[in-house]
Amino acid sequence: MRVRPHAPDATGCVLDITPDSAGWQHVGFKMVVLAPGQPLAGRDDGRETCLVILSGVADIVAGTHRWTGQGGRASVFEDRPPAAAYVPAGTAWCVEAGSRVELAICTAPGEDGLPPRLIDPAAMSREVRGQGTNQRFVRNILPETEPACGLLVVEVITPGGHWSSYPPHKHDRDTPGEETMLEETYYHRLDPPQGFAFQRVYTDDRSIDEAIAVEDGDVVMVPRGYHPVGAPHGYDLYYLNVMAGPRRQWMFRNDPAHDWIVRRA
Ligand SMILES: O=C(O)C[C@@H](O)[C@H](O)C(=O)CO
Repeated sequence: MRVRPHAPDATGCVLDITPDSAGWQHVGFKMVVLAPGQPLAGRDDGRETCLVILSGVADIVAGTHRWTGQGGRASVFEDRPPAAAYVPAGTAWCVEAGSRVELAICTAPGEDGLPPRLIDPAAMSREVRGQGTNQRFVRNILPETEPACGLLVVEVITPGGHWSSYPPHKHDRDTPGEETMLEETYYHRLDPPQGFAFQRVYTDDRSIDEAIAVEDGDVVMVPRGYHPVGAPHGYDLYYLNVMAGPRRQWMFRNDPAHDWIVRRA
């Protein structure tokens, strides 16, 4: 359920999670670190892509579009939204790094139909969720209110000592009006980077019940079940979530054992 980054290959890839490697149907997630001047090109005929410039500056090309000088965050912990672009299935794209670039490539099954578009950082909605040590900061990069076939992409900062995705929630059954079925990846970063955090992934029947120690750059895969996260004192946690499933809607159900926490708040 946890995948650690490997040394960069010739393309700069440090993580490559495909539906086959994850043993699921929808979500793909790849992390690439580009050197200044290095390009990376891609095209996926059956899958749509959301390119997210997590840090650094790059030109993004998609089909006939070119968006120059996008991004600019020094790190994922800088308090500003990332640059991102939506690329429909079957459209060629290229990211050309103007500096060292951390690029997340988020994919899900899709069709060619929507136009490629730059996702304006200024238009990404922000949310502060929870109270006290449950407070966390959310940026909606590609939410269900914005067009795509199946992809949902969001990033979250959990301050040290806080919890997020908490109280534990899940989205693994398609029950109209109550819950949707979405696979999910968590790409974790820590500040400072020697820190660690914990994520538990568990189902009601405990057929999955894992407590996972995560370090900087790890990915946790959530095929189903609840998936709360805790960040220890002193270490802020960033994660990027990619979700997709049969229906493009984020409708979750809290663990009934812990739902009292939000009802009390
Ligand atoms: O609210 C949070 O703490 C973030 C989570 O909702 C996270 O994006 C997730 O678990 C999505 O299913």
